[in-house]
Amino acid sequence: MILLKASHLHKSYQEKGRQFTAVRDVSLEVKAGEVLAFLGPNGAGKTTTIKMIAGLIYPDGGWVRIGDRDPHRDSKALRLLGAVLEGNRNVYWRLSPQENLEYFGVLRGLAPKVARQRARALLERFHLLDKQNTRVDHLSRGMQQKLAIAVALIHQPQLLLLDEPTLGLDVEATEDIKRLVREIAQEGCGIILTTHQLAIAEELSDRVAIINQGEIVAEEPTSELIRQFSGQSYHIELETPLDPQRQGQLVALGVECLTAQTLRVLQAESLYPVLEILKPLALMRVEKEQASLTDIFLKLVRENRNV
Ligand SMILES: Nc1ncnc2c1ncn2[C@@H]1O[C@H](COP(=O)(O)OP(=O)(O)OP(=O)(O)O)[C@@H](O)[C@H]1O
Repeated sequence: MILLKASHLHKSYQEKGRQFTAVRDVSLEVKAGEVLAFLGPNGAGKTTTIKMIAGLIYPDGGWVRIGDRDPHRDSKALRLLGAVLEGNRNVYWRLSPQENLEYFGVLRGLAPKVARQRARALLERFHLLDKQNTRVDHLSRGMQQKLAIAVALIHQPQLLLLDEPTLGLDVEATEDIKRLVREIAQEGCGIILTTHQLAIAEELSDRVAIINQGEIVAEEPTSELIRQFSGQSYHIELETPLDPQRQGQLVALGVECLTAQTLRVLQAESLYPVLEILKPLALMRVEKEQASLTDIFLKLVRENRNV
Protein backbone atom coordinates (compact mmCIF):
# COMPACT_ATOMS: atom_id res chain seq x y z
CA MET A 1 0.00 0.00 0.00
CA ILE A 2 1.40 3.39 -0.99
CA LEU A 3 1.24 5.80 1.96
CA LEU A 4 2.97 8.79 0.44
CA LYS A 5 3.07 10.04 -3.09
CA ALA A 6 4.92 13.25 -3.84
CA SER A 7 4.79 14.14 -7.51
CA HIS A 8 6.94 16.59 -9.48
CA LEU A 9 7.50 18.92 -6.53
CA HIS A 10 9.05 22.25 -7.33
CA LYS A 11 10.11 25.07 -5.03
CA SER A 12 11.97 28.31 -5.71
CA TYR A 13 13.14 30.97 -3.30
CA GLN A 14 13.99 34.61 -3.90
CA GLU A 15 17.67 35.21 -3.21
CA LYS A 16 19.07 38.74 -3.53
CA GLY A 17 16.31 39.62 -5.98
CA ARG A 18 16.95 36.50 -8.10
CA GLN A 19 14.94 33.31 -8.25
CA PHE A 20 16.74 30.27 -6.96
CA THR A 21 15.35 26.75 -7.46
CA ALA A 22 15.80 24.68 -4.31
CA VAL A 23 13.72 21.66 -5.42
CA ARG A 24 13.16 20.69 -9.05
CA ASP A 25 10.76 18.00 -10.22
CA VAL A 26 11.11 15.75 -7.17
CA SER A 27 8.86 12.70 -7.01
CA LEU A 28 8.89 10.20 -4.14
CA GLU A 29 6.80 7.28 -2.94
CA VAL A 30 6.75 5.44 0.36
CA LYS A 31 4.91 2.19 0.99
CA ALA A 32 3.64 0.79 4.28
CA GLY A 33 6.47 -0.79 6.27
CA GLU A 34 9.17 0.75 4.09
CA VAL A 35 12.13 2.88 5.18
CA LEU A 36 13.17 5.37 2.51
CA ALA A 37 16.55 6.99 3.13
CA PHE A 38 16.39 10.48 1.66
CA LEU A 39 20.00 11.55 1.25
CA GLY A 40 21.85 14.53 -0.15
CA PRO A 41 24.67 16.93 0.61
CA ASN A 42 24.11 20.15 2.57
CA GLY A 43 21.75 22.47 0.76
CA ALA A 44 20.56 19.77 -1.67
CA GLY A 45 16.86 20.36 -0.94
CA LYS A 46 16.01 17.63 1.59
CA THR A 47 14.44 19.86 4.24
CA THR A 48 12.53 21.86 1.65
CA THR A 49 11.11 18.62 0.19
CA ILE A 50 10.27 17.17 3.61
CA LYS A 51 8.56 20.40 4.65
CA MET A 52 6.46 20.32 1.48
CA ILE A 53 5.49 16.71 2.31
CA ALA A 54 4.63 17.70 5.89
CA GLY A 55 2.40 20.55 4.67
CA LEU A 56 4.72 23.19 6.16
CA ILE A 57 5.81 24.79 2.87
CA TYR A 58 3.52 25.20 -0.10
CA PRO A 59 5.08 23.83 -3.33
CA ASP A 60 5.26 26.09 -6.40
CA GLY A 61 4.48 23.05 -8.51
CA GLY A 62 3.59 19.38 -8.04
CA TRP A 63 1.47 17.74 -5.38
CA VAL A 64 1.60 15.56 -2.26
CA ARG A 65 -0.82 12.86 -1.14
CA ILE A 66 -0.63 11.14 2.21
CA GLY A 67 -3.02 8.22 2.06
CA ASP A 68 -4.97 9.94 -0.76
CA ARG A 69 -5.22 13.22 1.15
CA ASP A 70 -3.52 16.51 0.33
CA PRO A 71 -1.70 17.83 3.44
CA HIS A 72 -2.00 21.37 2.09
CA ARG A 73 -5.80 21.27 1.84
CA ASP A 74 -7.02 18.54 4.16
CA SER A 75 -5.98 18.56 7.81
CA LYS A 76 -6.93 14.87 8.08
CA ALA A 77 -3.80 14.10 6.02
CA LEU A 78 -1.74 15.43 8.92
CA ARG A 79 -3.32 12.90 11.28
CA LEU A 80 -1.61 10.20 9.21
CA LEU A 81 1.74 11.89 9.66
CA GLY A 82 4.25 12.03 12.52
CA ALA A 83 7.43 14.07 12.22
CA VAL A 84 10.65 14.70 14.09
CA LEU A 85 12.22 17.55 12.16
CA GLU A 86 15.15 19.82 13.02
CA GLY A 87 16.41 17.96 16.07
CA ASN A 88 14.03 17.32 18.96
CA ARG A 89 12.23 20.62 18.95
CA ASN A 90 8.86 18.89 18.88
CA VAL A 91 8.95 18.47 22.68
CA TYR A 92 8.58 20.98 25.52
CA TRP A 93 11.77 21.09 27.54
CA ARG A 94 10.18 22.18 30.82
CA LEU A 95 7.60 19.40 30.79
CA SER A 96 8.25 15.76 31.65
CA PRO A 97 8.07 12.94 29.06
CA GLN A 98 4.69 11.87 30.44
CA GLU A 99 3.33 15.44 30.24
CA ASN A 100 4.69 15.92 26.72
CA LEU A 101 3.13 12.71 25.44
CA GLU A 102 -0.25 13.43 27.04
CA TYR A 103 -0.24 17.05 25.87
CA PHE A 104 0.57 16.19 22.26
CA GLY A 105 -1.82 13.23 22.34
CA VAL A 106 -4.73 15.48 23.31
CA LEU A 107 -3.58 18.11 20.80
CA ARG A 108 -3.74 15.41 18.12
CA GLY A 109 -7.34 14.66 19.05
CA LEU A 110 -7.03 11.78 21.55
CA ALA A 111 -9.26 11.57 24.60
CA PRO A 112 -7.20 12.37 27.76
CA LYS A 113 -7.58 8.81 29.05
CA VAL A 114 -6.40 7.30 25.75
CA ALA A 115 -3.50 9.77 25.62
CA ARG A 116 -2.47 8.70 29.13
CA GLN A 117 -2.61 5.01 28.24
CA ARG A 118 -0.67 5.46 25.01
CA ALA A 119 1.88 7.66 26.77
CA ARG A 120 2.55 4.92 29.29
CA ALA A 121 2.84 2.25 26.61
CA LEU A 122 5.30 4.39 24.61
CA LEU A 123 7.36 5.24 27.70
CA GLU A 124 7.62 1.55 28.44
CA ARG A 125 8.52 0.65 24.88
CA PHE A 126 11.14 3.41 24.59
CA HIS A 127 12.62 2.47 28.00
CA LEU A 128 11.78 5.87 29.45
CA LEU A 129 9.43 4.81 32.27
CA ASP A 130 11.94 5.58 35.02
CA LYS A 131 12.28 9.11 33.61
CA GLN A 132 8.59 9.73 33.02
CA ASN A 133 8.44 12.59 35.53
CA THR A 134 11.86 14.16 34.88
CA ARG A 135 11.93 17.48 33.04
CA VAL A 136 13.02 16.97 29.43
CA ASP A 137 15.96 19.39 29.76
CA HIS A 138 17.33 17.10 32.49
CA LEU A 139 17.34 14.05 30.20
CA SER A 140 20.29 12.84 28.14
CA ARG A 141 20.34 13.65 24.44
CA GLY A 142 19.56 10.04 23.54
CA MET A 143 16.55 10.03 25.88
CA GLN A 144 15.35 13.35 24.43
CA GLN A 145 15.64 11.93 20.94
CA LYS A 146 13.70 8.81 21.88
CA LEU A 147 11.02 10.97 23.47
CA ALA A 148 10.81 13.12 20.31
CA ILE A 149 10.10 9.97 18.28
CA ALA A 150 7.60 8.71 20.87
CA VAL A 151 5.75 12.05 20.72
CA ALA A 152 5.59 11.79 16.93
CA LEU A 153 3.99 8.34 17.33
CA ILE A 154 1.37 9.22 19.97
CA HIS A 155 -1.48 9.45 17.44
CA GLN A 156 -0.30 6.25 15.68
CA PRO A 157 0.58 7.85 12.32
CA GLN A 158 1.05 5.75 9.19
CA LEU A 159 3.95 7.83 7.90
CA LEU A 160 6.88 9.02 9.99
CA LEU A 161 9.38 11.68 8.92
CA LEU A 162 12.66 11.40 10.79
CA ASP A 163 15.34 14.01 10.30
CA GLU A 164 18.80 12.97 11.61
CA PRO A 165 17.42 10.77 14.41
CA THR A 166 20.86 9.59 15.56
CA LEU A 167 22.83 12.84 15.29
CA GLY A 168 25.22 13.29 18.21
CA LEU A 169 24.16 10.09 19.97
CA ASP A 170 26.57 7.58 21.51
CA VAL A 171 26.85 4.01 20.25
CA GLU A 172 24.27 2.52 22.60
CA ALA A 173 21.68 5.25 22.07
CA THR A 174 22.23 4.98 18.30
CA GLU A 175 21.63 1.21 18.43
CA ASP A 176 18.49 1.85 20.48
CA ILE A 177 17.09 4.30 17.93
CA LYS A 178 17.99 1.95 15.06
CA ARG A 179 16.13 -0.88 16.77
CA LEU A 180 13.08 1.34 17.26
CA VAL A 181 13.10 2.52 13.63
CA ARG A 182 13.21 -1.11 12.44
CA GLU A 183 10.40 -2.12 14.79
CA ILE A 184 8.18 0.82 13.82
CA ALA A 185 8.63 -0.03 10.13
CA GLN A 186 7.95 -3.73 10.77
CA GLU A 187 4.65 -2.73 12.33
CA GLY A 188 3.67 -1.17 8.99
CA CYS A 189 4.61 2.47 9.39
CA GLY A 190 6.29 4.05 6.34
CA ILE A 191 9.39 6.05 7.29
CA ILE A 192 11.36 8.75 5.49
CA LEU A 193 14.76 8.99 7.08
CA THR A 194 17.03 11.92 6.26
CA THR A 195 20.56 11.60 7.54
CA HIS A 196 24.16 12.39 6.70
CA GLN A 197 25.20 9.17 8.51
CA LEU A 198 25.29 6.97 5.42
CA ALA A 199 26.24 3.76 7.20
CA ILE A 200 23.05 4.06 9.24
CA ALA A 201 21.03 4.81 6.10
CA GLU A 202 22.53 1.70 4.48
CA GLU A 203 21.62 -0.47 7.46
CA LEU A 204 18.08 0.80 7.94
CA SER A 205 16.72 1.61 4.53
CA ASP A 206 14.81 -0.51 2.04
CA ARG A 207 15.14 2.17 -0.61
CA VAL A 208 17.36 5.16 -1.17
CA ALA A 209 16.63 8.46 -2.89
CA ILE A 210 19.59 10.77 -3.40
CA ILE A 211 18.93 14.45 -4.09
CA ASN A 212 21.59 16.81 -5.36
CA GLN A 213 21.17 20.47 -6.27
CA GLY A 214 17.42 20.10 -5.97
CA GLU A 215 17.09 17.06 -8.25
CA ILE A 216 16.81 13.34 -7.59
CA VAL A 217 19.93 11.67 -9.01
CA ALA A 218 19.19 8.10 -7.87
CA GLU A 219 16.19 6.26 -6.52
CA GLU A 220 16.48 2.50 -6.07
CA PRO A 221 16.06 -0.29 -3.56
CA THR A 222 19.17 -0.05 -1.36
CA SER A 223 20.41 -3.56 -2.20
CA GLU A 224 19.92 -2.96 -5.95
CA LEU A 225 21.84 0.34 -5.83
CA ILE A 226 24.71 -1.37 -4.00
CA ARG A 227 24.67 -4.26 -6.49
CA GLN A 228 24.79 -1.86 -9.44
CA PHE A 229 27.78 -0.02 -8.08
CA SER A 230 29.67 -3.07 -6.83
CA GLY A 231 32.34 -4.57 -9.05
CA GLN A 232 32.98 -8.19 -10.03
CA SER A 233 36.12 -8.52 -7.91
CA TYR A 234 36.77 -10.88 -5.02
CA HIS A 235 39.20 -10.43 -2.15
CA ILE A 236 40.92 -13.55 -0.82
CA GLU A 237 42.88 -13.63 2.38
CA LEU A 238 45.15 -16.59 3.22
CA GLU A 239 46.31 -17.81 6.60
CA THR A 240 49.92 -18.24 5.42
CA PRO A 241 52.05 -16.46 2.76
CA LEU A 242 51.88 -17.73 -0.82
CA ASP A 243 54.75 -19.72 -2.30
CA PRO A 244 56.43 -18.22 -5.43
CA GLN A 245 55.18 -21.03 -7.71
CA ARG A 246 51.50 -20.44 -6.91
CA GLN A 247 52.07 -16.68 -7.04
CA GLY A 248 53.35 -17.04 -10.63
CA GLN A 249 50.33 -19.14 -11.66
CA LEU A 250 47.93 -16.61 -10.13
CA VAL A 251 49.58 -13.61 -11.80
CA ALA A 252 49.30 -15.47 -15.12
CA LEU A 253 45.54 -15.68 -14.46
CA GLY A 254 45.40 -11.89 -14.01
CA VAL A 255 45.15 -11.99 -10.21
CA GLU A 256 46.55 -9.05 -8.23
CA CYS A 257 48.72 -10.19 -5.31
CA LEU A 258 48.20 -7.26 -2.95
CA THR A 259 50.43 -8.79 -0.24
CA ALA A 260 51.87 -12.29 0.24
CA GLN A 261 48.59 -13.24 1.93
CA THR A 262 45.94 -11.14 0.16
CA LEU A 263 44.76 -11.42 -3.42
CA ARG A 264 42.31 -9.60 -5.61
CA VAL A 265 40.55 -11.63 -8.28
CA LEU A 266 39.33 -9.12 -10.85
CA GLN A 267 36.99 -11.35 -12.87
CA ALA A 268 34.29 -13.41 -11.19
CA GLU A 269 34.87 -16.29 -13.64
CA SER A 270 38.50 -16.61 -12.42
CA LEU A 271 37.40 -17.30 -8.84
CA TYR A 272 37.17 -21.11 -9.03
CA PRO A 273 40.37 -21.59 -11.09
CA VAL A 274 42.10 -19.41 -8.47
CA LEU A 275 40.69 -21.50 -5.62
CA GLU A 276 41.91 -24.61 -7.44
CA ILE A 277 45.46 -23.20 -7.50
CA LEU A 278 45.24 -22.25 -3.83
CA LYS A 279 44.11 -25.73 -2.73
CA PRO A 280 44.82 -26.96 0.02
CA LEU A 281 46.03 -23.69 1.60
CA ALA A 282 43.94 -22.43 4.50
CA LEU A 283 41.75 -19.45 3.65
CA MET A 284 40.83 -16.71 6.12
CA ARG A 285 38.27 -14.91 3.96
CA VAL A 286 36.75 -14.89 0.47
CA GLU A 287 34.66 -11.79 -0.04
CA LYS A 288 33.00 -10.07 -2.96
CA GLU A 289 33.94 -6.41 -3.18
CA GLN A 290 30.88 -4.34 -2.37
CA ALA A 291 30.36 -0.64 -2.80
CA SER A 292 29.15 1.11 0.34
CA LEU A 293 26.40 3.69 0.26
CA THR A 294 29.12 6.25 1.06
CA ASP A 295 31.08 5.29 -2.12
CA ILE A 296 27.90 5.48 -4.21
CA PHE A 297 26.77 8.77 -2.68
CA LEU A 298 30.13 10.44 -3.29
CA LYS A 299 30.32 9.13 -6.85
CA LEU A 300 26.84 10.36 -7.78
CA VAL A 301 27.18 13.73 -6.08
CA ARG A 302 30.63 14.38 -7.61
CA GLU A 303 29.51 13.25 -11.08
CA ASN A 304 26.57 15.61 -10.85
CA ARG A 305 28.79 18.50 -9.72
CA ASN A 306 31.01 18.02 -12.77
CA VAL A 307 28.13 18.13 -15.26
N1 LIG B 1 13.48 30.03 3.43
C1 LIG B 1 14.44 30.03 2.50
N2 LIG B 1 14.72 31.13 1.78
C2 LIG B 1 15.67 31.11 0.82
N3 LIG B 1 16.42 30.02 0.52
C3 LIG B 1 16.18 28.90 1.23
C4 LIG B 1 15.20 28.83 2.25
N4 LIG B 1 15.20 27.57 2.76
C5 LIG B 1 16.15 26.88 2.10
N5 LIG B 1 16.75 27.67 1.18
C6 LIG B 1 17.81 27.28 0.25
O1 LIG B 1 17.36 26.15 -0.48
C7 LIG B 1 18.41 25.22 -0.67
C8 LIG B 1 17.99 23.87 -0.11
O2 LIG B 1 17.94 23.97 1.30
P1 LIG B 1 17.46 22.77 2.22
O3 LIG B 1 17.40 23.28 3.63
O4 LIG B 1 16.24 22.17 1.65
O5 LIG B 1 18.69 21.75 2.05
P2 LIG B 1 19.04 20.42 2.85
O6 LIG B 1 19.28 19.37 1.83
O7 LIG B 1 18.02 20.13 3.88
O8 LIG B 1 20.42 20.79 3.50
P3 LIG B 1 21.10 20.35 4.93
O9 LIG B 1 21.59 18.95 4.75
O10 LIG B 1 22.21 21.32 5.04
O11 LIG B 1 20.06 20.51 5.99
C9 LIG B 1 19.64 25.80 0.01
O12 LIG B 1 20.43 26.46 -0.96
C10 LIG B 1 19.06 26.82 0.97
O13 LIG B 1 19.95 27.90 1.18
